[in-house]
Amino acid sequence: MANPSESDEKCPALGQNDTIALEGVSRSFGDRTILKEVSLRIRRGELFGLLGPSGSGKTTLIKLITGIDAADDGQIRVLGYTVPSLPLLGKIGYMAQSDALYGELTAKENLAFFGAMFELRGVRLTERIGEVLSIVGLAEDAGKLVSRFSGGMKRRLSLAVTLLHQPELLILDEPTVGIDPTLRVSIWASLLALRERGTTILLTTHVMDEAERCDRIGLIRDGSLTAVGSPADLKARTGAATIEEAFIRLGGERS
Ligand SMILES: Nc1ncnc2c1ncn2[C@@H]1O[C@H](COP(=O)(O)OP(=O)(O)OP(=O)(O)O)[C@@H](O)[C@H]1O
Repeated sequence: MANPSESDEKCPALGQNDTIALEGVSRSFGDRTILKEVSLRIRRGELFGLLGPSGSGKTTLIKLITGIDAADDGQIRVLGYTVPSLPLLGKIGYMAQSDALYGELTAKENLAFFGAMFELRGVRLTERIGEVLSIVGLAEDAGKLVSRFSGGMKRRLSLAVTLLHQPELLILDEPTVGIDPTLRVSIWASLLALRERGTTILLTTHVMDEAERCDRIGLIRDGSLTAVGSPADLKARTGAATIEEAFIRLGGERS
């Protein structure tokens, strides 16, 4: 299953019982340190939210976890693999902040294209396309050109793409940006249903009521994790009535 590497010898337990395990992860761009010795464990089946102001390092951290970018220091293990790992990419669904879709293709054609990349074909591919379109509420729009989609529709289609191959781990960078409140509710219902089925979900958000729905939250500020815990735990720790207040008391800012 795992791909043992020399880092396993240094830290045999890292990630053994966790879906994501980070130990002392740092990343700089030029002389700017963006992430400072981040250590974090995300458990199997957990819905984990990274919350932090714009520019605090959330996307950078997510890119390191997927292996798109490489850390300068520290270790990262995901689903038992030392990152970066090619086989790992087939087991995660990653949705970036910007949509990577083909405007000249229909929604269904986009899904067929990405499905083929995950080796889905024939009846199975058709079934999965139908399932994911209905999860994101785009079944009626399957035959429309993506260039005619609104921003929210593109976001939902991007989410559908990440769900196609039924990944064990979903990594979603601001999945609900540009999505209206009604659809946000339905996307959250889908995320919670996926979590119930055992999918681990890591997402970033600026939205406090979304953070409130996560099993645990990591508060990130200036590249450091300032607190990790369940919403109830963080509120109790700070004596705050809301997660926003807890966030501010723990050294965050209004995001
Ligand atoms: N490739 C890069 N080269 C130089 N600086 C970068 C690079 N990628 C990110 N940064 C810088 O790192 C910092 C953190 O960026 P990051 O995108 O991780 O923040 P974020 O918390 O995801 O913000 P937002 O909520 O606005 O998406 C920012 O100051 C950004 O300008």
